[in-house]
Amino acid sequence: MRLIIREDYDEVSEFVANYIKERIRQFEPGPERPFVLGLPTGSSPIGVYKRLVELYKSGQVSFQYVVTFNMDEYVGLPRDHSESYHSFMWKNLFMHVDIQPENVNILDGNAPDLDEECKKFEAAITRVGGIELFLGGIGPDGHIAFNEPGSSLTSRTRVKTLAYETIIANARFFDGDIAKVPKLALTVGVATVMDAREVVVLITGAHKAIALAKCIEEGVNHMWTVSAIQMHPKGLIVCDEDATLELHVKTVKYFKSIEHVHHSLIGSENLSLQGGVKQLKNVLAVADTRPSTPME
Ligand SMILES: N[C@@H]1[C@@H](O)[C@H](O)[C@@H](COP(=O)(O)O)O[C@@H]1O
Repeated sequence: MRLIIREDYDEVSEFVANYIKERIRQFEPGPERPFVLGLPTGSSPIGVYKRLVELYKSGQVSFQYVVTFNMDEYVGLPRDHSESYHSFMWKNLFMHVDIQPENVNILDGNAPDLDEECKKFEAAITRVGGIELFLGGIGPDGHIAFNEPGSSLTSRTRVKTLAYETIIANARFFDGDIAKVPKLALTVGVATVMDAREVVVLITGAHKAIALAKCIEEGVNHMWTVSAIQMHPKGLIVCDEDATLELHVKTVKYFKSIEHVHHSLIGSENLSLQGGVKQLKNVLAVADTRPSTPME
């Protein structure tokens, strides 16, 4: 797993948007071979979506052959409600890019048979050959999608009762009124996310610092469902400095050192090899108890 640390939310958004753009471009999607992208909602990805729209408008990326699957949706909230995840996605991304509406997959929280809706969603993912890159955010309790603490790490798309903490956290989107927040949601499972060929998670803000520390410094644990990323062969977390507040200094330096080596190898960001090696030596002095880690 890689941890990329950037100064703030804007830099995190910039990094992740460019990362997704590059992945789509390298994949060279076409009508017979679309790029399948998993997407989240919430405040974390808004900056990424804004930047992706700019990249689209400047001709640097196209969504024409991109198929999307969203992580979750509230149950019982009308589809055109301003806070439905359906509305969120169209408002923040889809209506500004060239995605084909039939390529957008969002769970229907008003389906007559919710279990059937979840099964159909999983089947649709399988039909397109699985998800290439799943982008996610987390709640302060370390949940990914709506996989609240205690969710099975082998869970798949299903109906989920929201944790009280999540209802409180999401009340900000419903006039601060807990009573207006839906209490049930449809969500992809932890395993649905981890089945993607690549998982990228956004973690920003001091209020998510404990979750980040639990996720990367402790074991895989169903109480912090995002920690399942430790088992993923290609996991990437992109966080800001604030989110690192609960990490050991050694952990932060360690992951920064990996990034420096990575840059020195690929020669990007004008990092002089000499400077990188010097910095690396300092960093490795405190991180030498760690096992060597491949770049990803
Ligand atoms: N189901 C969503 C999650 O997918 C999202 O990651 C989380 C964090 O939201 P935010 O990015 O606004 O902190 O909110 C909700 O619970």
